[in-house]
Amino acid sequence: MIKIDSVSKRFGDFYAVNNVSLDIEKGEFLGLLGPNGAGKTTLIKMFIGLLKPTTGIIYIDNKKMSRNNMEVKKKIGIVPQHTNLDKELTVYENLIFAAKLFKIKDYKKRIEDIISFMELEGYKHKKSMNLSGGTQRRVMIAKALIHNPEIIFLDEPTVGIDLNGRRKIWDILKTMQTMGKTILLTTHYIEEADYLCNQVCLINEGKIFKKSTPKILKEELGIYTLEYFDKEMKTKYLYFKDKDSGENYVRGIENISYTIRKTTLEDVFYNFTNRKVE
Ligand SMILES: Nc1ncnc2c1ncn2[C@@H]1O[C@H](COP(=O)(O)OP(=O)(O)OP(=O)(O)O)[C@@H](O)[C@H]1O
Repeated sequence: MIKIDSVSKRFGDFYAVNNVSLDIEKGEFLGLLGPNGAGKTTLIKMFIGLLKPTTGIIYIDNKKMSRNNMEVKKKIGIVPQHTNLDKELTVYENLIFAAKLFKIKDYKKRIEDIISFMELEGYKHKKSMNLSGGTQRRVMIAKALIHNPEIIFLDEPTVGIDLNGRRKIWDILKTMQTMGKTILLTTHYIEEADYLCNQVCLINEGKIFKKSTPKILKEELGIYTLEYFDKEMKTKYLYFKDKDSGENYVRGIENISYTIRKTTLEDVFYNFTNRKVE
């Protein structure tokens, strides 16, 4: 459904995205997981035609993506990192504006449906500037879905939102996945990628160095992590396929201070990059 072929983006001498190739299947829920500055937003902006790749091509449904390709743009919904709501307008007015942009005929019904789907009934006539961060983000998602797109891009959809608001958004995204949507989100929250995504791309310094399911990524490393202090009191990590193997390893070592716990995507990321995501 989405194919990116040897895509790079250079700002001056600096490659924010460096020779990335990727295939995303229909119905996939893909998480781009990486720390601040990894190149996630730059990649998303190229996906949605906001930035032109320095080299390489992006195809959506076999059509080349570009800023003016309206045929492709109708198929995608975008939830940017920063608010795209008119803060002086109510939720309903924001959605009317979005519906008119896409020339939706029966727009009143569509807005009612989307308000109900996003559980925004209580906020319909409130100005968006008076809503919490989590509710504003739900309105942004409603806006992105107004034309019923097949593909949804979300850039850090839960950043700065409390746990309750985050869970509500997660539920909505899970439901969208069961409706067959193709979803791509960027995140630097390990838990978010692990919980939501059926595929995860690990991205660092503009490069994607791994794409797989969260389960396989952890299994490949070893599903148990032994975390211990070495003689210089530096934290060290070793990975094992089961807990007993970890316990056996530490048995012969005197005075070792350690824990054995389940491996996380953070461990996978750290193992490849020597860098933490969060
Ligand atoms: N317009 C620009 N001009 C110069 N450098 C840029 C520009 N946009 C992004 N960069 C740089 O490219 C790198 C990748 O930025 P990007 O915003 O894609 O990272 P990110 O993974 O989305 O991180 P964050 O979560 O902090 O947004 C960063 O070092 C950033 O400073």
